[in-house]
Amino acid sequence: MQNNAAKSALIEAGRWVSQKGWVPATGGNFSIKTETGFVVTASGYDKGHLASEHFLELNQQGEITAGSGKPSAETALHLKLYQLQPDTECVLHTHSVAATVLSRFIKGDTLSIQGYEMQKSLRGVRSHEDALKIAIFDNDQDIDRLAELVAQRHQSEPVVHGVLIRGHGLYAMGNSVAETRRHIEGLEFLFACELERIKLESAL
Ligand SMILES: CSCCC(=O)C(=O)COP(=O)(O)O
Ligand SMILES: [Zn+2]
Repeated sequence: MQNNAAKSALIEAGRWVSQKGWVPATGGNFSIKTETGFVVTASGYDKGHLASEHFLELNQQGEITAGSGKPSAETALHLKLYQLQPDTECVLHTHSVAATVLSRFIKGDTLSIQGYEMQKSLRGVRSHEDALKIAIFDNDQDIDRLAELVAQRHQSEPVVHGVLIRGHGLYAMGNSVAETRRHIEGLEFLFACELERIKLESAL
């Protein structure tokens, strides 16, 4: 995608995720692959009110080629997801309540979801009977180290739709902006269902 089109698509995606309540305060960050690298949101802004000056252009090595301010503090994770899955065109990171709480509640390194028709909103999922597995990583302020853990895990369990960062949020990816948005929406629905199910079952 061309740089200006990428920024417009991310401004629109930001409005949408903000309206959903999935990027409170200055949480979240977004990127889209371009012909020369990728465009990423600048750090520290409200992602529901982005303008074209709130983006930086980076090359395929993650070096800044245009734009002012600081790129997202989590840029290294975006870069890593593009490197791991070359068909990824867009990465959207959100901080929803459901993703934040569920990733803390699950103590292991995987969220396993089964039994929901909405699993089929995710690329390649054909049945509610499939076990959908989303990798969970402990939060880390060292994003390079976190990105390296994601890369290691990808060798045995390829990251397809996204990953959860514990107590932090969701990184969703897709082969277009539309697919990444669909993956966020589908995953958020599933996270909310799982939280409700856990609460109901613990009340019994
Ligand atoms: C209060 S948000 C804390 C940082 C974070 O997790 C995030 O997603 C936003 O960071 P950025 O540098 O991309 O604005
Ligand atoms: Zn974040």
